[in-house]
Amino acid sequence: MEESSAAWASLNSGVVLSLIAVLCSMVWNNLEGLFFGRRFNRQARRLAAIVDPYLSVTIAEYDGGRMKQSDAYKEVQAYLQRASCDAGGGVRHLKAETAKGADALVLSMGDNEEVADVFRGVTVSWQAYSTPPPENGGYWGGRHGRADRRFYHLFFLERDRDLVLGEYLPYVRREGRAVMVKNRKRKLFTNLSADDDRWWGNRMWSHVAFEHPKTFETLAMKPAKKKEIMDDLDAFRNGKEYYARVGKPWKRGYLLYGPPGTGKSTMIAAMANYLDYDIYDIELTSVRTNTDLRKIFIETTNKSIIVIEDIDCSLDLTGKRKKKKKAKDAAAAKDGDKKDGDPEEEEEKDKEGSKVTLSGVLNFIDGLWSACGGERIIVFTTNHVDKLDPALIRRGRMDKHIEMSYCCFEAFKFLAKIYLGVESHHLFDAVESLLAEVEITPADVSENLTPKSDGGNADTCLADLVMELKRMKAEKAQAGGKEAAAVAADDEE
Ligand SMILES: Nc1ncnc2c1ncn2[C@@H]1O[C@H](COP(=O)(O)OP(=O)(O)OP(=O)(O)O)[C@@H](O)[C@H]1O
Ligand SMILES: [Mg+2]
Repeated sequence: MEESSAAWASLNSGVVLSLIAVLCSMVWNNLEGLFFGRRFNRQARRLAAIVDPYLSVTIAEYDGGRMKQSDAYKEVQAYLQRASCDAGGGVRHLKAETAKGADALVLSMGDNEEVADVFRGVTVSWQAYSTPPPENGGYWGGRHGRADRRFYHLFFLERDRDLVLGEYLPYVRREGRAVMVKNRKRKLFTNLSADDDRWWGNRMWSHVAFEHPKTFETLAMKPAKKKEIMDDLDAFRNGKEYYARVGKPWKRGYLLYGPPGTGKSTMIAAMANYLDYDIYDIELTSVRTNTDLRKIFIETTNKSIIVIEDIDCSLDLTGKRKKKKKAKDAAAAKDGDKKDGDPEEEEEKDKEGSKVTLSGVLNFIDGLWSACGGERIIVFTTNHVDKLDPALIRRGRMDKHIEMSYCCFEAFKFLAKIYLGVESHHLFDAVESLLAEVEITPADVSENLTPKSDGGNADTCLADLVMELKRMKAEKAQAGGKEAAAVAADDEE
């Protein structure tokens, strides 16, 4: 009896142990399913952690203080778009942003949503969340720290550590970058004034979609010069390894100079379209200090053209404001320069406006901070290259100087083909000889080649252009005559 009860007890304990084992494996399988399955929840994760500890990685939106949005964060956000939109993904709240293409939207998971992902048979889980800023705004203090802190949390089991950290995360970043390129809608940014409220939420820039239609195919300039510029841009775009090898930050400066209407701004649009880059158009007079200039630079992204138009007028970059202002006022009085305003008004602006200095701009172009990120082109434009400080435009800062000049016959033929669809015409000879005598901008030629009425055609447009060129020639002769008379009068005295 005792023997049989002992056998019974041992059988029982064996059964109980097996049952416990079966139960444990069932619980674990279910927990694993719950934890990493589509119907994932936080409680299950806690329970699962008892059986097999899970690890987590946090990816913050801002990893270098509050200065620059982390690339990893943006890549994870882009990567998770697909999983978030998957019908079985369990994400109920999505965020939408406009994307490339007329009606397209980019959807990503909303805050506090969770989504599972499978990589080589291993299941991991992502959670998006945000926390309100600290009361005092944290390190940046005051209004600087107003924006919420946003994060992604990645959860995975300890046994998958090597695969997740060594292979999955690099894979997520690569895929995320590919998604970003695919959805990328090019943007034209302008810097917000430091007084603008949005500036403090880490938004130094506001943007619109960049939709300028100008390309190198429709830019009139000597073909050899155009090819040289396009080759230079190609070399830059493909130069990542070269720049790393020679130890230079991956950036290049272009100085575009020439009279108004010769196509400097148009050239920037063509460059951006050719390279498929964004444009950051800096209004230097809205930048208060050199530190602010640095901040707005850091907030620019790779694959971008950073533009400062009319650099000679944006600021006094020589530190000799008074002297230069006098010279500018004199020049304005002489040739009615469009860029100079009322002197008193200008002085007022100087007092309350920007304190950005020449050294601030030099630092911005090639100081230590300029090496943050890469693949950036910096373009300055000016009508008066001779007014710029040599330090600002020396090679190494502005690596390539491009003169945008008056319309030559080659450029005219190009414009006639684009605007009128003609490659030869009996008036071409007259235009050629007149262009050799007068200086007309491509902007003026384009205007004359634009039909003014429904009945306008190549004949009328070319006749208009010839008439305009003749008028300019007569004006020039008259001005020359007056000058000669003045010289003769001086000589007589
Ligand atoms: N080389 C060119 N080829 C084709 N169109 C041109 C060219 N240059 C100027 N244009 C036309 O002339 C207009 C004015 O050109 P743009 O604004 O680029 O001149 P700009 O040199 O930037 O002048 P500013 O110094 O006043 O800023 C544009 O609408 C553009 O279409
Ligand atoms: Mg311009």
